[in-house]
Amino acid sequence: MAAGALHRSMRTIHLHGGSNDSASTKEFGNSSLKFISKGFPVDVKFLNDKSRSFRHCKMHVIRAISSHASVVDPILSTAHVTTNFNQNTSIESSLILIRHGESMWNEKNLFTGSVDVPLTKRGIEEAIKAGERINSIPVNMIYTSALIRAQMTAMLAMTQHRQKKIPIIMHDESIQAKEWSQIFSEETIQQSIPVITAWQLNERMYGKLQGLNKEETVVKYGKEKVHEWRRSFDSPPPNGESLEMCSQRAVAYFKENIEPQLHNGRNIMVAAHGNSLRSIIMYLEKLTSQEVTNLELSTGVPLLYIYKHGEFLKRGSPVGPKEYGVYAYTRNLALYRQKLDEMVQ
Ligand SMILES: O=C(O)[C@@H](CO)OP(=O)(O)O
Repeated sequence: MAAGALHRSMRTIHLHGGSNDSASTKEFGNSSLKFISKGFPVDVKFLNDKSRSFRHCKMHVIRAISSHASVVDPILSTAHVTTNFNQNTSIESSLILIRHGESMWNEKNLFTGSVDVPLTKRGIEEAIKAGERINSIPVNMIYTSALIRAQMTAMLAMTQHRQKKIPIIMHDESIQAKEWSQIFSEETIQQSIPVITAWQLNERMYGKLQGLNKEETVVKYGKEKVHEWRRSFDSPPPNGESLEMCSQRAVAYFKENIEPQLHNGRNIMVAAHGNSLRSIIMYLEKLTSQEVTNLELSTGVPLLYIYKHGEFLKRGSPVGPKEYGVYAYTRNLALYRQKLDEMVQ
């Protein structure tokens, strides 16, 4: 692999801090600080806000640093990275969405929702196949739900990626978990892809339907009622979440956490669930609450979007004989694939 092909990009963090605070002046200088953290250059800028304490600022610096341990793909080497949404209009990044492969409860036709069920053998094969389909599309960060079926799918898919980086789950659940999962080799960090797990991307909570057989539920409550529970936008199943409720947490998470990364030129894979992804797709494609009722997602089929100029352009699914078309869509994707070709030569 051509090591020189890998470049890092600068991350700028704007922090509020009191300029009269002697500790901030002493430790961080006047208003900005540049340093390398986990192989990732970080530019910390202090904004003059006396209402925040130095300790508060320091906490933010540490949090900002520790949540970003990856390097940037060749495709990003020319990208200017910033957290300011008003800049960066020329950056293009990829977003891959994958619904998990078949789970053991999909196989049994049971309502699953928030129940944490693993993949079947077929689901494992679907995840590997999904990985083959996207193996030349850049991935800098991975987001999955907190559920094992989505995490298995992401991990299995990444075993097929030609970039050969190792996906590593970030453990932020406690200070100890964070400390104990640190990596101390710069080179190893460079060969890693951070995997962020978030409950907000979980499947909708199916309430009292969880564990029930879908066919038997139709017999008991009628086809129409069950269809309404499963596909309507705003009718929740008994004690469960409607798609609208699921969308409130999943789309909010996407906007707050994933979209800024795309805006900064990071290529993202999201492995999640039928309904959490339906709600995200509804947002990306500006679907109405009526249109989303017809949206069905197959297990293990990756969908590709290009993020550019603050817009999401659907590129379909990189499946089968039309795969070449995916790369024809953008020059950057073709260049990335070319770099991967050169790395193996
Ligand atoms: O059971 C579930 O959790 C979901 C996804 O499998 O089912 P549905 O197709 O009804 O949204």
